[in-house]
Amino acid sequence: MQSLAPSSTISMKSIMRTPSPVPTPHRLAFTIQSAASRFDSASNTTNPAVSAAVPSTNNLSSGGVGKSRTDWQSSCAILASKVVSQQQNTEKTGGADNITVVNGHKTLDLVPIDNLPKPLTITDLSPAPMHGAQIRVAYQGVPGAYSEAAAGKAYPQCEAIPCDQFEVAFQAVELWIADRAVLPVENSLGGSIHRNYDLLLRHRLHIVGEVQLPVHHCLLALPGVRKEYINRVISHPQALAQCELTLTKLGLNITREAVDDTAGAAEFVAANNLRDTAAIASARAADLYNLNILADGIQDDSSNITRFVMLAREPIIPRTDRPFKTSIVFAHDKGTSVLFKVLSAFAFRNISLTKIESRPHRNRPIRLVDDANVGTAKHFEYMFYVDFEASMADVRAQNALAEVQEFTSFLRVLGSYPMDMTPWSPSRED
Ligand SMILES: O=C(O)C(=O)C[C@]1(C(=O)O)C=C[C@@H](O)C=C1
Repeated sequence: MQSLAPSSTISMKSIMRTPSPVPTPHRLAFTIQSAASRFDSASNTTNPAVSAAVPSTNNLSSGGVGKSRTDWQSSCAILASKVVSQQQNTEKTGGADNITVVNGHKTLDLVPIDNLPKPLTITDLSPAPMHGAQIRVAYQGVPGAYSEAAAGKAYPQCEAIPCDQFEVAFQAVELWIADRAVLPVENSLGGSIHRNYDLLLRHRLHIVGEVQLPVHHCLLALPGVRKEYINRVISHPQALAQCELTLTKLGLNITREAVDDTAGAAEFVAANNLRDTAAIASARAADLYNLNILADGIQDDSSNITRFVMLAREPIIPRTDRPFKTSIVFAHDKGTSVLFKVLSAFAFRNISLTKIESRPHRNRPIRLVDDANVGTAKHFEYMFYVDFEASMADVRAQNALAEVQEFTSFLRVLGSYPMDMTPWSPSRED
């Protein structure tokens, strides 16, 4: 992995001024203008390849899924895999007539010849960027951050692009400044990184993979500084949470301050020559910013692991020849025991769930139920995020989602992607 030097981070302002989407050797910073809206207006057309692929009576293209362009794109991978199997059937039974039946209308007559969908190749399944250059991966933080290490694990030959916020990493991909974003979503000690769950819904990117990274924290200070001199520890809030007990055991029951990322904390201590402040960060951050390691492995549990997801503009085609995971998000507005019904759609098909997370339903956070006798009940409304162990190319998953759609008012597939099957070793990787 090629990493941009610590001093060469870029700001999003400079991106907005850049006329063409070339990688810029700086850290990306936040922009006021919504990249998502720019991207939308630039490409708000229906892909003929996808429209040709959608059976008009398909469950997944009606109701909650398929109402908006977002849902439409999110369903793309499912539909593509369905069409592949439909086309295989067509080949067996012969002729374009069957394709017409699958599509529900004479699509082949309507699609202009230069807009015909390109055949899938093996490169559609590989992480190689379309422009043929080194893959550019946006991450939040500065060099030495765990997210940078995760980018290197996911795409070993990548050019890692530091961004000052998660939002910026999403925008970098949407604006074609990066090919992928790698973002933390949960940690075994600290729990979910809620911000990224919310951003997954607000943006239109697709989850195309996951990596799990053992996180090995060190306590860093300027050379010559001893533990006794320290009266403040700074780091990313997740890192502070992951080391809470150990810090107390080390006698460092002192001020703890949250900053944007672990390596940024190390950089801050070094840049400001802070002799009373320590940072929690990786050993690589100690190297990069010339700090000493005062204590090694200070996470509260040695099996401290963070899960990251890789995001891209297009979904990958789901497969069944290796373990896949699928991530969905849904909401419901009526009915009883909806969560139970949704979860049983997976249980009855022997599909294991690996994660469930709920977040406030931002568009409609509260539902009021008036009863003249007892007053007004105020129910909180949620978005439910579920990860399950099956590929969208697996008919069990397709049927489960068709059933889930019956109980939900909104359903989006965030991605169907290969599971990280790296053998478990809680040793250091930073
Ligand atoms: O600050 C960093 O180094 C990050 O990459 C962020 C982050 C996170 O958001 O959880 C990633 C892994 C660790 O769990 C701690 C911090």
